[in-house]
Amino acid sequence: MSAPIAIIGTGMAGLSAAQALHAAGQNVELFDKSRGSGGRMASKRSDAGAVDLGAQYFTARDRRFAEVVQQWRDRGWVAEWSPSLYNFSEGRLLPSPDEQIRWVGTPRMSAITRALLGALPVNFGCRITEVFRGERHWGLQDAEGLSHGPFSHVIVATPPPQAAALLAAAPKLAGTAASVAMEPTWAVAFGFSEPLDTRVEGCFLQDSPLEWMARNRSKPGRETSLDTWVLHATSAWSRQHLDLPKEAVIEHLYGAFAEMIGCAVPAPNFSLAHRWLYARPIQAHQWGALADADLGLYACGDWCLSGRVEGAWLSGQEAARRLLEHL
Ligand SMILES: Cc1cc2nc3c(=O)[nH]c(=O)nc-3n(C[C@H](O)[C@H](O)[C@H](O)COP(=O)(O)OP(=O)(O)OC[C@H]3O[C@@H](n4cnc5c(N)ncnc54)[C@H](O)[C@@H]3O)c2cc1C
Ligand SMILES: NC(=O)C1=CN([C@@H]2O[C@H](COP(=O)(O)OP(=O)(O)OC[C@H]3O[C@@H](n4cnc5c(N)ncnc54)[C@H](O)[C@@H]3O)[C@@H](O)[C@H]2O)CC=C1
Repeated sequence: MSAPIAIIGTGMAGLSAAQALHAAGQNVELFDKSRGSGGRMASKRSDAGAVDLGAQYFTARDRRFAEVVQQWRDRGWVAEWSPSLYNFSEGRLLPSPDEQIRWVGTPRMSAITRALLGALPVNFGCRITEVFRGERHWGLQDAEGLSHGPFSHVIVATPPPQAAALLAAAPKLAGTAASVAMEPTWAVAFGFSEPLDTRVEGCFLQDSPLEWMARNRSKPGRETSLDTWVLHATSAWSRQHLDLPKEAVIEHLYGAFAEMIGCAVPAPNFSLAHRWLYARPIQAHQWGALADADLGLYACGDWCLSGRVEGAWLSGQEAARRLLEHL
């Protein structure tokens, strides 16, 4: 039996690649520094149930992705979310309905990657620090000093700063990954025991420290014990306040929220903050995936395409396609 293919990262891109390779009869082994899959599609378990702190929903504009999302829907992994949408601009909060179809994982965003992972072999809590070439195969070194391998190929499916370091054996790929600048996002969640007296379920904001807010429990299948809200600060605000303590971030963004939501906002029964350091690429690219087929080293992720869930999935497919065509 040939050595398996290592995939570093169990976000949407890594799992998309894993699925495509598995379907083509290849053995894969996955690694992630986190305790679970999902990456930026993670949902945080909290006193208020699970809240989607990263990706809020996704759209499917590419035909291939739209088809696969229909399959996920048929399996109960995703459902359509049709929030009562608003827009906040120049100090005015106004309804902003549209026809866009928006998808969410059920009962939480991370349910999708968990389902995609299925029974594939995975090492969680395993931060890979080096990808090294042996005589015939690849090996991985983790932060505990343990080696993993041998592997026939390696797919790096992490955000670009981590990818650049892991791709050192292929300087051209490493350089491309290093050229991608990422923007941060501060996310906060609040839970209220009494539902807020508002019709807003999702809101895009301009001229505010916030760029997005959502009523988490308006999404299908969510626990409803508390009225939970997720707020995302703009990239600019997040960059300016990158090192602010979490309590101060919560206080600032609570103030911005209470000012614009247009109803009484009591002190929350629950709050948390999370800093996404590498939330999104400053600009989109059209690379699909990065490949050094002769070496057997590949990279994929949202940053190779649109910087969205759809881009991550497409990029994972592209990495797998290029690898398979070179076998
Ligand atoms: C706040 C926020 C809101 C967003 N909102 C939306 C939205 O509404 N709609 C949308 O379409 N997209 C949204 N996005 C973007 C979307 O979440 C991403 O495009 C997508 O999830 C990226 O997937 P990925 O697999 O490329 O990377 P990631 O999800 O980042 O996965 C990379 C994985 O690699 C792991 N990893 C990193 N380094 C190592 C290492 N050294 N060793 C082992 N494992 C490692 C990480 O733990 C992670 O699990 C949002 C993102 C953020 C942060
Ligand atoms: N905070 C972060 O780190 C990230 C946030 N991301 C957001 O994820 C969303 C995903 O994008 P798509 O899939 O294209 O989704 P989409 O088509 O719903 O939104 C795209 C953009 O269009 C605008 N928009 C869409 N609908 C409305 C509306 N009804 N009223 C007012 N404005 C509207 C809004 O500015 C939004 O950002 C976007 O909002 C991104 O900004 C993507 C990646 C990272």
